[in-house]
Amino acid sequence: MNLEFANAAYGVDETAILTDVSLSVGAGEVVSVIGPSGAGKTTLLRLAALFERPTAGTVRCDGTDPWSLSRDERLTLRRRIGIVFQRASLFETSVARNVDVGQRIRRPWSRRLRAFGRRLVDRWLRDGPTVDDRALEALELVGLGNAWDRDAGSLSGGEAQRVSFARALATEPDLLVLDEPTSDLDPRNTAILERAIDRARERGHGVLLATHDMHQAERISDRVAFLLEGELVETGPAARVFENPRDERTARFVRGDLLYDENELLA
Ligand SMILES: Nc1ncnc2c1ncn2[C@@H]1O[C@H](COP(=O)(O)OP(=O)(O)OP(=O)(O)O)[C@@H](O)[C@H]1O
Repeated sequence: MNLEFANAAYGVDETAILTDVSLSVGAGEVVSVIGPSGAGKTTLLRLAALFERPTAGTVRCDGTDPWSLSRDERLTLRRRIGIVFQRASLFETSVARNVDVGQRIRRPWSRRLRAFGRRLVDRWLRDGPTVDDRALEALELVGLGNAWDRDAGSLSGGEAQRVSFARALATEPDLLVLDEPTSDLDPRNTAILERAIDRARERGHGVLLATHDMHQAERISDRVAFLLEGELVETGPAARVFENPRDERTARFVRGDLLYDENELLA
């Protein structure tokens, strides 16, 4: 899927949260969004995941504006996007069922069948088959192939996050939207997830990632976008943005210099 922000903006009431964002993510491409806390990274990702509609400009999927489609057509498009948040939320069942449930929930239930579908999913979470090939493959990719029959409640935070990633991957999404997926993880779990992101890229999934970890952005991204106060200051190949930023604000941010007046921080 080619995701394209074209002069997209987002505001709530009179407050502008994102202004004039133009950015694309193609198949097999990892794009990282960096920027200080409150810059608008999560909001940008919510627009990409079609949770929010831009208040100006467009966010197009393969040239189509999802917000010009019917709700059901938009939901079908959303099923092609896998999402992982900072903290895993897993069902109280086996690891394998937790991964497989992503595919089941994504089946396009008709409106009338949706409530029935939910009951089926609940029953399946309790009594369904214990492992599925695609779920197992996704678990292997995050180094948890042997943990498929473990109870999800017994996992460490890092393992649970890897299961969340496997769940998103098992739906074979065209685009993965990852909001600080490793911010709570230790270096080993972070390295495993980064390798899994790299494999996802090799398989042709597009990845849009928000991260506070500059080293991670440099390591895994094809392109980096620096967001500051809702404005996309600079976008470019990762090596170029980190080694030779064009904008002074990007230079200060990637160097780790404070972007704010110290007096403001102390006020
Ligand atoms: N629904 C909303 N209503 C009002 N303000 C909002 C809303 N959503 C986000 N904001 C504000 O927009 C700004 C950007 O928020 P966002 O969560 O996108 O930033 P972020 O870059 O992801 O931050 P962090 O790195 O701390 O997670 C913040 O000042 C936030 O308070």
